[in-house]
Amino acid sequence: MTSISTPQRDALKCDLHSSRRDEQLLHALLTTNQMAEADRLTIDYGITAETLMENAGRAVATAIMNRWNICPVVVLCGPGNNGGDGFVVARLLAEANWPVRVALLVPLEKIQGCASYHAARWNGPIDTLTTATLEGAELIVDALFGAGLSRSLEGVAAQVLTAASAKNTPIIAVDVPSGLMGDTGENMGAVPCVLTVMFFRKKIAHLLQPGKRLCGDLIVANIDTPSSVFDCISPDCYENHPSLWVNALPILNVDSHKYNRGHALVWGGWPMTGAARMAALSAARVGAGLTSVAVDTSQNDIALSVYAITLTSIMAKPVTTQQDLDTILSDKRITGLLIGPGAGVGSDTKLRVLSMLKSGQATVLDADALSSFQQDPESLFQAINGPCVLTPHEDEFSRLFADLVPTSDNKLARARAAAKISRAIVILKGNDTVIAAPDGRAIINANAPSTLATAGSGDVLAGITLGLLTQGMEPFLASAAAVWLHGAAATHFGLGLIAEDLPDQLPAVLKQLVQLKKQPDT
Ligand SMILES: NC(=O)C1=CN([C@@H]2O[C@H](COP(=O)(O)OP(=O)(O)OC[C@H]3O[C@@H](n4cnc5c(N)ncnc54)[C@H](OP(=O)(O)O)[C@@H]3O)[C@@H](O)[C@H]2O)[C@@H](O)CC1
Ligand SMILES: [K+]
Repeated sequence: MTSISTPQRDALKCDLHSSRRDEQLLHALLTTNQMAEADRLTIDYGITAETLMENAGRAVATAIMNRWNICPVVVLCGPGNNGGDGFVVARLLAEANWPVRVALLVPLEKIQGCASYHAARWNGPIDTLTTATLEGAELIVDALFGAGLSRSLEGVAAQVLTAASAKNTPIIAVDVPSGLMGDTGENMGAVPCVLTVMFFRKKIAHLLQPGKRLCGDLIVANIDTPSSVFDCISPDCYENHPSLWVNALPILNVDSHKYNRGHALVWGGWPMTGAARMAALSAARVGAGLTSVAVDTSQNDIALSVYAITLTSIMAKPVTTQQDLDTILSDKRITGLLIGPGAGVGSDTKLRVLSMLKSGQATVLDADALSSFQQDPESLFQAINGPCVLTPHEDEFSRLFADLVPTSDNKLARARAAAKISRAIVILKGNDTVIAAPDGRAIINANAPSTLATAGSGDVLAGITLGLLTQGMEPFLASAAAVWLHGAAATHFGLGLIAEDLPDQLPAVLKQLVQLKKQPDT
């Protein structure tokens, strides 16, 4: 009987720059500065700025022609290169016989650089931008501001976008909806678009709320930026994708037996038992060799019966005193711990969390385990000295970090700051879940369907995370994988999902991942 040893853990530790690097870089999220640098490097490489803009505008025009039939379009152009892209869109649509009008925010003579080159290639009339510009348009192309947005929208630009939104005319955004800050997802005057076409790679704003909601559908267009720009640009944030962690997924082999697949232990509270049971099932489904529930029998023995009767392959172990828990935790075959789902908020839960952290085993802290430290988060952070994952939703996050992390910061920045402060991996949940590590690595998830907004879905996520940690997977990668599996499981089930359905979807989703893992690295 062997437990997962430290060397095995280390062997599974890998960072994002592994042998799947090219595939991973497809999912890099760039800052506006990195995007500008990519542009500059591409021009050094020999592609002119005018060609890049032509490629960008063509990508938008093509996306429009692919989705809509010929109809009257108005293209709203701003003062910078986003506006330049707009002139290309207008020309290409007009060449394809679309009725196109252009409305410009600033006098034509203010347009400079390659935007002025493309403005000159537009043969049609140019209106001054006003709300009247929108009359008769059945599609609106928003090329007012892109990566260069530096302040809130005001004046005519803001009025026209507001009026366009009120008319419910579909708006197609060039690069980002104008008014959306590319690096933060902060809304400084943008209105919802049906489609956003961006170039080369997504930016953070395309995935973080409220940006994600404002963008509508996303198309990432290839504009011939060479991937060699990544020799000089080092992304530190990615969209969640199996290529980031599939190589680190626990594998089964002929030597696998239940003990070397790890032993997961879930704290089973009373009287709310469903949450811990679903978490335990999820840990087992994702591959923990053994899963046990430490059942709180301090109040009565019914708890043990409830857990034992409703769980079959999962063992229920009675815990009446703190000493009982410490005895269980001293079993070195246990390689992963979870407390929080249905644990109850209070000093008992606090003590149990501290015991778990003291054991040094990989620990997931969820729900009530986090809320129990609201008055004294420092004592939690001080106790975190080993592999640990915190899985707060926004309310739980603010209970722990409100005084430490500015609430005005965007979700990515807040998750990163919290990871640094707590020295744990932080999974900050939502429909734009952020996974952040103390060293600054971060992943934003985008595969979660809205059916996951259902009671108990967080308990399942905590259980999946536990199951992967238990098998020795590196905590940051295990967290990203768990979040992705959770979303994929929900998608696989479809409508009508309740949390109980999620663990049963995991085998099908894991099967696909195992195939991917077998494929040679790209
Ligand atoms: N790979 C790539 O990156 C590629 C990028 N391409 C395209 O380039 C776009 C970026 O272009 P860009 O840098 O010229 O910025 P953009 O947003 O057009 O305008 C900046 C101007 O707006 C002004 N301004 C800012 N905020 C304002 C406000 N609230 N209200 C009023 N004015 C405001 C600002 O003035 P300032 O802040 O300097 O006072 C400045 O004059 C990018 O989004 C993409 O579409 C493609 O062509 C090719 C490949
Ligand atoms: K735009």
